[in-house]
Amino acid sequence: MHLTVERLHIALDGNAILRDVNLEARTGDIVGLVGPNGSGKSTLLRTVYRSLRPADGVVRVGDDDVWRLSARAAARRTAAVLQDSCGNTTGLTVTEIVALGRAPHHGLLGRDGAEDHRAVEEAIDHCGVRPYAERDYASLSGGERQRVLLARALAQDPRLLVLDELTNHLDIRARFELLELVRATGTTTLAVLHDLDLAARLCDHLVVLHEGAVVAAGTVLEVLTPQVLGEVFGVRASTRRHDDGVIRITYAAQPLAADVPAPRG
Ligand SMILES: Nc1ncnc2c1ncn2[C@@H]1O[C@H](COP(=O)(O)OP(=O)(O)OP(=O)(O)O)[C@@H](O)[C@H]1O
Repeated sequence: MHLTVERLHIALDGNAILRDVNLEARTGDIVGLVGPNGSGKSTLLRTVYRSLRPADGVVRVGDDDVWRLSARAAARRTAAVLQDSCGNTTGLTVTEIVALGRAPHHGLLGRDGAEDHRAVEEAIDHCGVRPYAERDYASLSGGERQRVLLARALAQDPRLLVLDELTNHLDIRARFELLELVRATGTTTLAVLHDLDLAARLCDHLVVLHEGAVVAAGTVLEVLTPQVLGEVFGVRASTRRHDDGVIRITYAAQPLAADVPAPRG
């Protein structure tokens, strides 16, 4: 399903955090939300997965304003993987954690049916967590846990995936693997990523937030221009598609500093 964010305003404790934010992810697209620390990325995600009601503006998943849906109906559409987001997992196995993703689909009796079982097994296989499916979640490494949290989100059978720094703390191979798993789902995805190289590899489109406002949006090459990299991220860098088809960013040895003019040539 497509995601549309229109004219979003958020103020917290009297401070404007998001100002007139507009954003779109077409069905099946992976949209990366990037920006410096404190630019409002997580706040924007919170309004999308319905944990923070906006002061003004609309978040639509499909044709419906998520803030007009019930929490349960919204959770059947949108699954989020957040940083350190598993809650109390004491004594739960990996399979039990993944099965938690089915909660929005349960009826009043809250029992698992055949459809729940199928979704959990499929998510376990898709994310490659079968080898430790019966282990205590608490015994897993950070990378293994992230896979399990993604599996829990996929078991939810969402139409929109919301990811906040899914690959934090992971080694480079694990990052690539996890992002490939996301791509292979074909699910519309809004992902906060700090690593711009990963964002360039994974995303169909990027949206750059700076001080609570969208300052650029479009394809990776349209967005990660030397000007945006300099003015928003404070680095001197350029972006281009290499012969192997991968878009890479090349950073100059010296980061930009306001009082140091960029060298000529
Ligand atoms: N409850 C609050 N009251 C006041 N300000 C808040 C509150 N919650 C967040 N903020 C501020 O809103 C701004 C945006 O925070 P947010 O977490 O959305 O940024 P971010 O882009 O996700 O940052 P990071 O990349 O560091 O995770 C920050 O300046 C933060 O301090």
